[in-house]
Amino acid sequence: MNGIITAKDLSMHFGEKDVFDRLNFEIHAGEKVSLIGHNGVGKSTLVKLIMGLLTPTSGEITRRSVVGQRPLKIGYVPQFRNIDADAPLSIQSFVALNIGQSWHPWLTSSEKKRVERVLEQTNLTSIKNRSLALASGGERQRAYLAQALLADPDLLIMDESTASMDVDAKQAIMDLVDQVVTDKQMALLFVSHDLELTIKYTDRYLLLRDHQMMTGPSDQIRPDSLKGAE
Ligand SMILES: Nc1ncnc2c1ncn2[C@@H]1O[C@H](COP(=O)(O)OP(=O)(O)OP(=O)(O)O)[C@@H](O)[C@H]1O
Repeated sequence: MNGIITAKDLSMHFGEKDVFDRLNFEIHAGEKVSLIGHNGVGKSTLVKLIMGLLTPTSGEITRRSVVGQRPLKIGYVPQFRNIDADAPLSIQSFVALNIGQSWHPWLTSSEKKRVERVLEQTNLTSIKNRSLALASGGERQRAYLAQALLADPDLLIMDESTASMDVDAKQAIMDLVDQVVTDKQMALLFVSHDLELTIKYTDRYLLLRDHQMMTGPSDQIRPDSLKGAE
């Protein structure tokens, strides 16, 4: 009923490579869902389809906002990596890159307030003028999260965003994500190989395996779910 993402008979092939066949699933408004599956099973491909960056080979995927007639807004937090270490930007300027200004290159006072609000939400206010290059891994992931939240998304996609972070930093960023998505009644799609985190922070899993999709309550994920079946 309140599906913001609906896949109907969704298939994706790359040439001879059959990634998945006739997937049917929904993500509902405000739902916390994980996307799991072993390496190379098609999680990133599915995320690109959800975001409208790829066209399916057959079937369809629809994005629908439950708020009026406007398009669904999706926020995306990428995998942690160090390649931004040289970006000559403060944390605040980096976050503001996603403001989507109109014709003018400066921020209006309401845009500045929006930036300040997400910096506050992600506990970055006290270090907003620090260079992104000097930020720790956890701080940099919070800056990506803040950037994604700036668009006030209906669906937040965390795409292996906690991979290669240490245990405390993973928990800290996920506690923050959990708080924000609950407060804002945002849907969460948490793509991860970390079953402990998916059980703790999501209610339902979507498991890609053998070109198919399975789903169920997160606390019923089986420990062997991520093993390759091919
Ligand atoms: N543009 C492309 N052209 C051809 N093959 C592709 C393309 N993109 C992905 N693939 C293949 O599709 C399959 C699924 O890849 P995908 O990156 O979606 O998997 P994944 O589950 O996200 O993997 P990982 O967990 O390792 O990130 C892989 O075999 C990959 O090599």
